[in-house]
Amino acid sequence: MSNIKVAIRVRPRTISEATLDHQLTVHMGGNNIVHLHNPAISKTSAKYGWNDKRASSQPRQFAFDYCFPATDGSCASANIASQEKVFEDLGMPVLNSLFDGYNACVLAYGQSGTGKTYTMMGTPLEPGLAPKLCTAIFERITSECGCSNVHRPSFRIEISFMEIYNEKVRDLLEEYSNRGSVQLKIREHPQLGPYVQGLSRHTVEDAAAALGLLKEGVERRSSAATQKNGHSSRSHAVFTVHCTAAWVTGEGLPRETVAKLHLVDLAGSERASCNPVSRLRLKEGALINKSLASLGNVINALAEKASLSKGSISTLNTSSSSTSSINIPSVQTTPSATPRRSQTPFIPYRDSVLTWLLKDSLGGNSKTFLVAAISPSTRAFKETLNTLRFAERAKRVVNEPVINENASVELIHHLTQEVTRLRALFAQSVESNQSNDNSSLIPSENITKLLGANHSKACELTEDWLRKWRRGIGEAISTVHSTPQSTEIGIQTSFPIIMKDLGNVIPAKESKSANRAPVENATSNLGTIDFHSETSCWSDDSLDGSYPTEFRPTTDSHTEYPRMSKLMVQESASIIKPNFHIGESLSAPFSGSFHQQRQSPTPSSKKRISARRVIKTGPDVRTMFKNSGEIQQSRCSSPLSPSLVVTGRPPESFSKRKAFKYIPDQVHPFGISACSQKLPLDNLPSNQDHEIAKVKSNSYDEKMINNDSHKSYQESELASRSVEFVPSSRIGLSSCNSKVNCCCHILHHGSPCKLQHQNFLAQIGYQRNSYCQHDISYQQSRAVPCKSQSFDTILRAELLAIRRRMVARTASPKVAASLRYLTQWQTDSLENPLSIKS
Ligand SMILES: Nc1ncnc2c1ncn2[C@@H]1O[C@H](COP(=O)(O)OP(=O)(O)OP(=O)(O)O)[C@@H](O)[C@H]1O
Repeated sequence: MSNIKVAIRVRPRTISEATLDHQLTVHMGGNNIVHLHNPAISKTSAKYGWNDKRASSQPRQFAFDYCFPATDGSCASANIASQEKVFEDLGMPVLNSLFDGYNACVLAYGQSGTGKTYTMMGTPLEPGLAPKLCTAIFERITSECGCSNVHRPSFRIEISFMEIYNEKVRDLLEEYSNRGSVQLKIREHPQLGPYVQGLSRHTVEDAAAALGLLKEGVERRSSAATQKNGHSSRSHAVFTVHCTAAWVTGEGLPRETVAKLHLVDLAGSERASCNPVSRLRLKEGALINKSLASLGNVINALAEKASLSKGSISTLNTSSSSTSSINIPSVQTTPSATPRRSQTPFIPYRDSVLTWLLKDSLGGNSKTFLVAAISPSTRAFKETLNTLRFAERAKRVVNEPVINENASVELIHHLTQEVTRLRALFAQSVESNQSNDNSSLIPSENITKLLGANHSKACELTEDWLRKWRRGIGEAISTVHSTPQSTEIGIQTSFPIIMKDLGNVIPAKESKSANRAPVENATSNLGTIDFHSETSCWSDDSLDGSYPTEFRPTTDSHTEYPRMSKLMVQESASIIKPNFHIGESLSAPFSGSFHQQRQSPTPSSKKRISARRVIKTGPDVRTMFKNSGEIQQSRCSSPLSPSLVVTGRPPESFSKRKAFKYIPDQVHPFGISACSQKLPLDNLPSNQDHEIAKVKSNSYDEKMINNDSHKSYQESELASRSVEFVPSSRIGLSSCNSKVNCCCHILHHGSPCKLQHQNFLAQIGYQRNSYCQHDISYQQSRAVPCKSQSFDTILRAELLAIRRRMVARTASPKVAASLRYLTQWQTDSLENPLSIKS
């Protein structure tokens, strides 16, 4: 239980107020007390000797949680409150709540022109709460991910931004040709509460992307000049940050929290007489006031509910006395909001779109902060008084924030705890029965079975969760960005790299427009870059999103394998943007990955990579590709290496230069992935397919999850890598004049007999390239005269030669047998490729 925290912020006097020497009404004292008096009325009363009992003439005091005096000292306070101070007092607790898994909300409320937008959005020079929070969120993520703790969480941040204009919800992050026609609907989920159907959510990876979206939305927001404010917001804006954190606890249990932060900049209320500009402004103003009045009613009812639950006498009298003739939302106690005292008051959330949408933040599951913005001028005395009264009532509203744990993760916890408890009981009872020699009382087999079932259920759910989490990022993007303007897709498998330009995803009508330029450039620029398989780097680990794969432009030689670092990746990203993309490996380095880059056609966001993700290959990616309809052919690569090869027409420039070649999967040099120890070495069965299927089903992911569900993700990844020799390899070609460089690259993952393998690799001419923490990469490259041979012929010959050398020299009979088997199998398949069933 926690009350809404309320802050009062006074804006400085405007130039005209200062020039006309408006008298001041607000004074901020110690202990966050706000004193309000109207010197103009008091003077008049004194002059005529009136005993003025009018409410507005009485000096008043209000106590709040925070007070932010004006920066020009106009509210007669010793302190002034900068944007930094506001962030420190309000932003930091909000940030902490978000990272603890609580929903949070900051509402800016007040009369038009009092500084709500200034507080929430700020100016370029003085950023407000929203931009500061965007930056702080990613700073926090960097610091949490950077720690050495293996149980550190990984995060997914998604952003949505909408406005409620004339009681209609509009997405501020979507480009519409006719914005007026698009109206989103609010729905209510029984568990998750109200949400906006069809509102886009954008996954962001850094503060710059988040700030870009914020800026984009602010630019699209409805605003107009009014008498009170030259740039008045005509809508309520709701900027939402969804923060999902996932980690594995020390006990090996998954945890996932899903919290959201609403930053709400409400439209300001104003008197109708203040703004006789146009009918449109009049209608806007009326609807703004109506929704703010509904907000007042909700706050009223919630305040009454809180008072009732405390058993105190309802204090609504005070509230209703605040009803005034002016347009600061006069809080009227509607019949629904004034029930009999004995009953819980009805909360009229559905009276307006705003209150329905903020249901969670008002009296629900959220830690909510209200910033009431006021003017110090006597001219705005009545509005200021009403705002302060509203804020005072809001302070009484009680919310019930809870940590938002993922439901299936909660179930896993519950099941695991139950299993542990039952096991302890079981052991205890066996012990006591044995000591009493009362074997008839030993718990039945059924109980053991039940325990087993519960345990496997927990394992199964953990497994699902891991899969979902790793896949989630990509899915989020593919579903949210349902109308991509242009898409480039590249594929990297465990050894070939295939680039495919999917420029034709652009709708035909736009293909000739200037918006097409980046994609066309991308295609033509490809020709200036030589690619070979060595340009792909993998880093290990998986969950925290900092594991990039690199597509890197090279000139002619790839003998020097670059040391991979984040910095380098960033650099190359800036070199190659927007043509290529940086991806991340979410999974095993020897499985394929899917790279996707989308660009919005708006000039402002041309440079922005709004989505870039790598998804592990497997059925999902294949389905995605098929659905996209852009892939000419897709199939599994070597059945022993469950990676995906997507072939497509390479850009013309590539074929001309012969700088790039993708290699049929059949020539995979080893065809062994992490499961090499599973290969049938002794009794090779006659039915090869059967064995292949067996090996496939034991591929990296399955194995890792089945066997290691109780270990942390990182631990299990390392463990699964330690299985056998040569878990992965890549091979590629690049041409340089008349020579072809053939480069074979082996990833050697923390094998138990590392030294032995290192020696072996050295013997057969591989040089070591260490580029990331756990993997050791070896490579060998040879210049082969080109003559008239095709790339494939050279490559196949080279690969077979490599394998034969390995078989001849290997010291390990097990590895030799495995390689011999594969060599034979692959030689056959090379001769008759169609015999391979994928
Ligand atoms: N605390 C402050 N310090 C400096 N300038 C301020 C402050 N508060 C407001 N201002 C300035 O006052 C003007 C009006 O502020 P702003 O647009 O934020 O008001 P608002 O309450 O959002 O108005 P509306 O409801 O009409 O959109 C802006 O020029 C803003 O920069």
